[in-house]
Amino acid sequence: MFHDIDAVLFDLDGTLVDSVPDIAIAVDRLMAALDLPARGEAKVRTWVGNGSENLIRRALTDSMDGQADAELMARARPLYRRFYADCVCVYSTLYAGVADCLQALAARGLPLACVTNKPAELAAPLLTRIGIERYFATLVGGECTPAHKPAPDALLLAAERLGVTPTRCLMVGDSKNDIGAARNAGCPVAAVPYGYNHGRDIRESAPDVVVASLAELPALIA
Ligand SMILES: O=C(O)COP(=O)(O)O
Ligand SMILES: [Mg+2]
Repeated sequence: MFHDIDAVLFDLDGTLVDSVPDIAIAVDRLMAALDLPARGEAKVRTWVGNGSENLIRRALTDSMDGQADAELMARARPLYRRFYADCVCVYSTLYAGVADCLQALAARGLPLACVTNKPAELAAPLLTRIGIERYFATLVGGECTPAHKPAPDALLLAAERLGVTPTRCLMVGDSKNDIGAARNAGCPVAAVPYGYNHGRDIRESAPDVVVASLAELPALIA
């Protein structure tokens, strides 16, 4: 049970929305535009989670840690943004239990924030089109702070915008980046096991709790 919670911070990709089907389409359009082979959804699923810059680099190098050519990266960035903006919510879906969870927390008057490594200019239209934008008092995107999750910066900025103490914010996420950011910011953290954690089991990162569905979360907040 989580006590003394004044706000809840939600990760986006892999926690609220299964967005990889559309991200993979944008990645493969980028690959086609650059005369590179398609990478496919399965690989993209393991590459998402550290922001667009890392995703593009991983796609260009077809690897998790490869070094991409700077000139190729410069060509790829605006193309990827354009391709993803064109299909940000075609095949993406809300995970089961998300709408009920957000509704229940909002009804209790808890302020909610979305804290994602995705650029805000891409996250905002996704939240709107998938129909959950109204639940969030603020959106912190990947470019809003100098360092991405697992750095604490984005969570601290969300808490500041909500006017709450960071240690009284519950972080909810799907990846080790979310757990790390929560630990670095001093926030309690709940995790879902179904998202994008680079192919690893989220339990390895020792969140305070793992919930099979976000529908279970409201009952865990005192
Ligand atoms: O764009 C990404 O890397 C994914 O972002 P998120 O899981 O932090 O929402
Ligand atoms: Mg995520």
